[in-house]
Amino acid sequence: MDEGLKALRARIDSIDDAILQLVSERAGIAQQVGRAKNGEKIYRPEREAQIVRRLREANPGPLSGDTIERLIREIMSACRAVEETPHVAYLGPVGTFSQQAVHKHFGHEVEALAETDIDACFQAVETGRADFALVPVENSTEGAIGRTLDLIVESTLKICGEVMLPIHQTLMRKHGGLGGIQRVYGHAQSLAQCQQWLSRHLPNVERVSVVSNSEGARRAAAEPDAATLGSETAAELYGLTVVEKRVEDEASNTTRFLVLGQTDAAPSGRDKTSLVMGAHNQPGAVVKLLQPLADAGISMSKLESRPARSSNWEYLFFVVCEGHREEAKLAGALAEIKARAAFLKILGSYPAASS
Ligand SMILES: O=C(O)C(=O)C[C@]1(C(=O)O)C=C[C@@H](O)C=C1
Repeated sequence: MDEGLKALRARIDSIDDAILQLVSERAGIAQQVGRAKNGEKIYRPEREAQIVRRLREANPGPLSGDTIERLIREIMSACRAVEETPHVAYLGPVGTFSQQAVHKHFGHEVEALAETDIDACFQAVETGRADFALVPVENSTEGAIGRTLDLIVESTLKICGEVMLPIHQTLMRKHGGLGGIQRVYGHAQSLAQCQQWLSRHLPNVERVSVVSNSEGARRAAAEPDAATLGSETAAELYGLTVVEKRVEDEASNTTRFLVLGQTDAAPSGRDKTSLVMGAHNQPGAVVKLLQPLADAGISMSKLESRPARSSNWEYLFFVVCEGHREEAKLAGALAEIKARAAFLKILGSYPAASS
C-alpha cells in the first residue's frame, strides 16, 4: 500500500480510538447525570437544543451544520438511552415521513410506536402508553393539518419541541420506469404536493388517495401497473424500485412536526410559544388580541384561523410567537391577551428548531 495512504489511515485509526474513548466517557457522565436527577424527567429538550446550537456555531467545517446536528443528536440519543429510552408515538406505519421526523429529533435510540392516526398519537401519551407524541402540524405547500390543531385545543398535552423535515417525494413501483403506470397511490397531502409533476409526466394516470404512503407502497408492491409516492425508505421496506426522486412541486417543501408531552420545555435561549385564542364577536376584536404582542415588540411567526368546534366562538386563532412564556416580555403580553380574549390557552413553550 502507498505509504502516504497508510499514514493517513493510521491517523484515522487513532482519531477513532479517541472518539470511542470520548463517547464512552460522555455516556458514563450521562449515567451520573441521570442519577443526579433523582427521579426527575430525563429528557431535557432545552439542554439538547443548546448543545446542538453551540456545536453548530463552533463547527469548523468541512462537515455541514446539518451533518453536525445529526451526529450530535445521535450521540445524545445513545447517552439518553443509558439513562432511559423514551417511547414516542408517531403517525405510522413504518416508513412514513413522521417516522423520519422521530429519528431526526430523538435519534435512533427510541421506542418508536407506529399509530394508525393522529388521534391515537395523542391518546398514547394521554394514557401513559408513550412519553411523547410526534405529529405533523403544517406543510409549507399544503398548509395546516386541521386534525392536529383541533386535538391540541382539547388535549392536556403541551408542546415541548418542533421538528422541521424537508419532504422529498419519491415515485416508486415494483419494476420499470414511467411507461405502463395506470395508477399512482399516495396520501392526499403527497398527491397534492406533486400535482403539477404528475400532470406533466403522468397526465392520464389515475391518482388514488390512500390512508398513508406506506399503504400506497404496500399496494404498489402487489400491483405491477401501479406506482406510489412516498419517502425513499419505503422503497427499501416494501421492495420497490425508484422511478424518480424529488417529484414534489416545491423544492423547499417542508413539514413542521410538533413534539407533545406532559409538560413543555424550560427556556433554552431561543424559544417559540404556541397559543390558541378565541375573540369576542365584536368589530376589531382580533386586532385587539394581537396588539399586546405588537406593543411588546414580539414577532409572530404564524397566525392560523380555524372554525371553533364549540358554538361559543366563531373562530379560533392559533399563534406562534417568539420567546418563552416565562420571559417577562412575553409573560406580560400573555397576561394582557388573557384579559382581552374570550378564551386563551397556552399550548407550550419549546426550543426553536435550528433546521
Ligand atoms: O444534561 C442532561 O440532562 C442529560 O441527561 C444529558 C443529555 C446529553 O446527552 O447531553 C441527555 C439527555 C437530555 O435530554 C439532555 C442531555
